[in-house]
Amino acid sequence: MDNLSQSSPAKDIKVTLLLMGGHHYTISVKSDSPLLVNLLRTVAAQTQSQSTGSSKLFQLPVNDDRQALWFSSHHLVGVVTEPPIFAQPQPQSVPTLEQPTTSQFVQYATPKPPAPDPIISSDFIQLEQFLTPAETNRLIKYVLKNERNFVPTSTSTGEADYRKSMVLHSFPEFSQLMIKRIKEVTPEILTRLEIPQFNISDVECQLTLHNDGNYYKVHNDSGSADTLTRELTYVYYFNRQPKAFSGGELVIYDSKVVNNYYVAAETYKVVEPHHNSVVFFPSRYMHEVLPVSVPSRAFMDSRFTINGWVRRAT
Ligand SMILES: O=C(O)CCC(=O)C(=O)O
Ligand SMILES: [Fe+2]
Repeated sequence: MDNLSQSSPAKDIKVTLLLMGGHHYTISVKSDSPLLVNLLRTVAAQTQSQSTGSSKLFQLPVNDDRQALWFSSHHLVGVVTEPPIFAQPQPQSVPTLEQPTTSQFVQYATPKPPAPDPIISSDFIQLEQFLTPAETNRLIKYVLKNERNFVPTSTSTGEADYRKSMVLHSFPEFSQLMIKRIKEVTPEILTRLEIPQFNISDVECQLTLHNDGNYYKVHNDSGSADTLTRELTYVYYFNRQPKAFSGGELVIYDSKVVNNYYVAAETYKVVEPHHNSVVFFPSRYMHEVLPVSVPSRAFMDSRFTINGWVRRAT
């Protein structure tokens, strides 16, 4: 309303005040008078859903100054101006009707910004020193001996360039140990993650390595028909000492529900792949493995994991 389309110098404007109850009074004001602006603002404010409830008092001389008209801004229904005056939309306003024409009153409404989808924070638990030092040393020796049995990984969708890593599917001695330990801690992990307890049907287990430039883009672990009963993902990290890679952080995204689906929010948590630690999180969370840098490119310098999923009995 600050931008009245009027010409200068100031002209006389005949303003007919339309008041509640059908009363009307005509006054003459200068086109640059604060009163005119106030009257027009009062009428315009009533068209805005967030207009304040406070009222103003107008006191105006009418009938050739023989009378005084007092009225509350709440009772001003409209004004008729002669010659016509039209308001420009304010920069942040969007007309809800067509653009103004000289014969039309126009309503302006400030659009409400869309409410952002609520963010559901992702929780995870990381336990340090999960295996004994003796177990970890044996594991590293075992892996060294089995280098030639690692094969490239794939994804359930078969999408190229989604994942780059190697996997060892059979390592009975250590998979049995890991599954036993995971089963032991699962009830407590579920409690801490506030996931209702469930009967376990199976604990899956694989041994994976990420060497130089390897990664795993954003995915969840329970999004296909044959992975639907995965409730809890675990990832046990180990590497030779001293650590000879960098990067490879696990990023766990917070969630939001869009069209009834869980999708990744823009916010996330970062898990450092600490040697001899294990991380647990719900398998439906979106997560990714950031690219790993292994300057030596040596097999033994890779980022190693034993990871898998705790499945719920149906
Ligand atoms: O290696 C990790 O940190 C996570 C691996 C992962 O997301 C998976 O194998 O599904
Ligand atoms: Fe995963």
